[in-house]
Amino acid sequence: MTLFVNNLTNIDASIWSPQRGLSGISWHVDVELDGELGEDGMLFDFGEVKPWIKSRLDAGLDHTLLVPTQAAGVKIEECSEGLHMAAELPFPFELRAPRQAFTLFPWGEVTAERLGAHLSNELSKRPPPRVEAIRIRLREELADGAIYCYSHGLKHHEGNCQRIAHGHRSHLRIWRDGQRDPELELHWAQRLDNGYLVDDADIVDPRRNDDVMRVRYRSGQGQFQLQLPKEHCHTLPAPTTVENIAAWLAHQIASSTGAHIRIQAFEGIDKGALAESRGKTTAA
Ligand SMILES: Nc1nc2c(c(=O)[nH]1)N=C([C@H](O)[C@H](O)COP(=O)(O)OP(=O)(O)OP(=O)(O)O)CN2
Repeated sequence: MTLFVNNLTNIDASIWSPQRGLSGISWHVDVELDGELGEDGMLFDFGEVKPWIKSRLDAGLDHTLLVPTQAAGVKIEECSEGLHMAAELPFPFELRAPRQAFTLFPWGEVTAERLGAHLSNELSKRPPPRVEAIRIRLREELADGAIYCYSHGLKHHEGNCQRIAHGHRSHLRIWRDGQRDPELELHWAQRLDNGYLVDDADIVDPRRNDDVMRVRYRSGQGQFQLQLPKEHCHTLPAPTTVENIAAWLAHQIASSTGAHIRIQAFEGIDKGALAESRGKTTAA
């Protein structure tokens, strides 16, 4: 017998890609379980499947940086913070963070298909009673308009969002003077795509006049430090929560268009924040 649960949970993380650099991802998790029915006529109670799978994903790769250690230019070594990752392609990148902020794979590339097969294998090693095999499928949310992938870290978060390089794949909706504006949505989604969002309070030596963004903070899980070219970063005047991202976008877009802007910013799948800003009115 096979039991299935579609959209059992989501995974939010970032991937290091030699083509795109640091890229946020959000995946739906679909699950199939094979096995024998018990006397109760069930393979595995739906009410228990969800916490069983979710707790394993949450304790593993969720909110980590997924690193293909065989990719060109990637180096990993131990350091006082935990692990030091350095990469050269497509741009120089360095991350020092506690070990639990990384998931390392001895691969050249991390893809949803490969990761789904890997998770299926891992979870099938110690299955619950009567379950013989577990298959995991990871899939992106269908795009309904503009989408962008970003990475960030929230040093004040008590959970795993404090990790400096995790991310999301998110819709962006913009209303300009009351009307949805798909062109503006696409423009801003492209501008932010594969970017790193920084709280200006976390920038090391902000007056240093070079092309490198250095970000550092200490939070509950330890010391985090990251550096990458400034051209891949967007600086906010506050922690990069989705509430502040929505407010920052509303302010930026209202200032540049002079229009009344309403933003619906998502953080991954199906949740986010709304914010509005009025463009400056010029005196007659
Ligand atoms: N009000 C807010 N709460 C949280 C924010 C935020 O911006 N505003 N951000 C985060 C983290 O960035 C985190 O990445 C969100 O991920 P999520 O998967 O939703 O968090 P959980 O793991 O707690 O939820 P699941 O149900 O396990 O998916 C956190 N909170």
